[in-house]
Amino acid sequence: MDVDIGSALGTTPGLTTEYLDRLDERVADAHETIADGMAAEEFGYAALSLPETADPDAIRAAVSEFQDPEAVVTVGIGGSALGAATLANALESDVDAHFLDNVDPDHTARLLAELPLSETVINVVSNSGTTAETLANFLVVREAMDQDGVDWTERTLVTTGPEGNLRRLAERHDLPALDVPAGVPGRFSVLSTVGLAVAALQGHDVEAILRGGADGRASLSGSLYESPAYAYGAVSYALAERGALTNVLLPYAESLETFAEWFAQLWAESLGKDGVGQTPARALGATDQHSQLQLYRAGPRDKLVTLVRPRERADVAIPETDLEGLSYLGGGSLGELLDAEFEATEASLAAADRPTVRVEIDRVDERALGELLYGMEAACVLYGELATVETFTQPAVEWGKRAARGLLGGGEFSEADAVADKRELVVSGDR
Ligand SMILES: O=P(O)(O)OC[C@H]1O[C@](O)(CO)[C@@H](O)[C@@H]1O
Repeated sequence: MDVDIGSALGTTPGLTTEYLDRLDERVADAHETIADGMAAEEFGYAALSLPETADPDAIRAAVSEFQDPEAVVTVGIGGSALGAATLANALESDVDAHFLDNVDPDHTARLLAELPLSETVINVVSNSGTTAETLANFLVVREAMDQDGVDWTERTLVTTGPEGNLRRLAERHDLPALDVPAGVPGRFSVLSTVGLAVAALQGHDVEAILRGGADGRASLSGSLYESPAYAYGAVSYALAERGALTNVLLPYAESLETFAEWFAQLWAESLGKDGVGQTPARALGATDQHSQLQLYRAGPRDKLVTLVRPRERADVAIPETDLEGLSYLGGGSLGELLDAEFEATEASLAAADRPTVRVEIDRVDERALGELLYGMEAACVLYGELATVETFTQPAVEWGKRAARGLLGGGEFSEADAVADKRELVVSGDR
């Protein structure tokens, strides 16, 4: 993974090398804290040791219980689904991966109607074992299998913490079960059982993903000038301090679209604390050049645009054409056009004095994805150290959970009472 921070220098907002040199002293101190936390397997920091501590043999043993599935449906939400989805949507496989990470009845019903349930693995993932959406979806999928005459206990893999409903379910029904690694928040768990079980079921090289993570681990050092991850974390932080309160994650590869979704949880849930943070915006190149780029280039000077691309990609030739004015396209390729647009967008933002950072990986394969995911996790941890926030907790999401649970009769929660206080001013289209 390479990170080019040159296009964040001298822009508005922007940085100078003199400032970065001074910031690098704080990066060195932060790295010491991070390294100590990793060595002590401290909560959160433990995630950055996963390339060494993850156990691919345990993952492969658990998925070996399922012979040649046609599909795997992951029932989980947030970090319990997005890492696996990032890998599944980036890599090709004959085993279809589906994700129930929401409780939209229409989506769930449609998916269950099309799944070959007798050839599908239910990959139910929840660290806490209490997440309402995950358990509700699991009960629905299990019922669908029952109604289809499929023994769900033969089709279910559980990944969960040491306690809770899913752990008890696995024990009661002797289900194959994987452990969520201790001290690893969900959004940092992709390089573990949580993110890698689907990859193993799909036949991907789990060791190569972990080797990529190890590449990222090896590049961590006491200087942003030696570590792509720290360069990215430090520059993102510094630009946020100067008003770039939105970070547009703009991958130029459809296979990395879900990566942007994974990044959004990682960045928002880790760094949105105590009134500060940098809002991740998900976009896709070249598509969003024909929509959101107008705002990025001519709107408020409150954004960093992170351009991500693989240097190598499969390509498709563009046939020669005599169409008026389009002959320049003929004989080229879609990849050449996409790369030209990537560079043109970068230059377009620079010409408008807007900061961008370029993140490049060799290609979208297991090792490069492992390094990219690890690198963004390390970047996030560094940013959190520099911003002095609690990177690894997410107290603000609990309020809504309690309100919803109270509304459903799951207990007495004052938050549910507050729902009744909603101010109404309805403008109706009904006549
Ligand atoms: O794995 P669990 O405990 O079901 O949590 C799922 C997701 O919900 C959160 O805890 C937020 O509610 C995320 O941090 C986590 O990734």
